[in-house]
Amino acid sequence: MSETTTVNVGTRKSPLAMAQAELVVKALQKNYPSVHFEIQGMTTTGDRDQNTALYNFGGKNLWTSQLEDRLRAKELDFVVHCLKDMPTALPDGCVLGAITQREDPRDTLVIKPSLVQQHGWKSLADLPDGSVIGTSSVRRMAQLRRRYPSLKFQDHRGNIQTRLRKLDEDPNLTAIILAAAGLQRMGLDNHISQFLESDSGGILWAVGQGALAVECRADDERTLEILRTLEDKQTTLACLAERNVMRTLEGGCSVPIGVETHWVDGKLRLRATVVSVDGTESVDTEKSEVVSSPEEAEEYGKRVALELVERGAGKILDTINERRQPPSST
Ligand SMILES: NCc1[nH]cc(CCC(=O)O)c1CC(=O)O
Repeated sequence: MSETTTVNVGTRKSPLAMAQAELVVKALQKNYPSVHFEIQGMTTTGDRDQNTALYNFGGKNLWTSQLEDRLRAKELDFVVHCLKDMPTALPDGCVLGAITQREDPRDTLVIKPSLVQQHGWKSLADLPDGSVIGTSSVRRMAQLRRRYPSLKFQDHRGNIQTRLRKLDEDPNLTAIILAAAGLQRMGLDNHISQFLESDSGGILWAVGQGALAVECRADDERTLEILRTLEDKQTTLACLAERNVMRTLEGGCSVPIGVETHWVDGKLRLRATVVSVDGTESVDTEKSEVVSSPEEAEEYGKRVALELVERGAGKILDTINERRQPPSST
């Protein structure tokens, strides 16, 4: 590659997105010392519109589509996203060039610091009846309602720093739920009160949570070659399986599907759940299989999804889709 090559890297302008793009560029710079990587932050509609409930946006992806437009216009060579924020179907001409090694994929509970000091609360089990949890994720809300019916919920949006500040300032809030990965990447993991893994009364995470996705043009061989050096095989196979559970169930990021994957003795263990929004109904499944190629991972995810349907997930999802309002025009 020539000395003067510049590669244009796009991402959202939030502190987390910028930090993630820098991590990716740092890893690439080691392998391609003479290439100049230029990071461009962009404020997307999803960042701007903090008021419309996420639930009402329908299929349109407000965090990724504008960056993808710039990718297709060749103003950008690749885009760094949280994999979790990416729809399961990419626009024509765009592909996942790499999925990088996953950070901790779990959700965490962050209790208001003044309440921790005052009462010593450490976990969901410590919180009194009627405690108010800030989250805008129906997946988090539905699963928590199922396990802790006495909790109350309040819509909670914004970047990580904003959410932590609102937790401090809003007298109604007891705690919030945040992904471990975002807090860890920002050096804010000292705020974590409890990791919410399913084995200890927690919840299943979002498809792709904790992994970074790097998207590029399908016909851009040069960029695809550069990005291949970032790929983490175990993360990629696990995430492709998770994404195909979601794709098969035709659930966007706004439906309460939780997953959890672990590599145990060379096999990929996959747990999945679909929960009704009010937390009263749920179906779960768990499998463990040898998975060694992207095709096998996707096939595995599909089988897990079909098993959920067999156990009644379709009925739960239909009820959610019937209640959803038409997509907002904003
Ligand atoms: N919904 C926003 C979002 N997208 C990805 C992450 C976390 C980082 C990741 O999953 O890689 C977050 C914040 C959160 O859910 O706490």
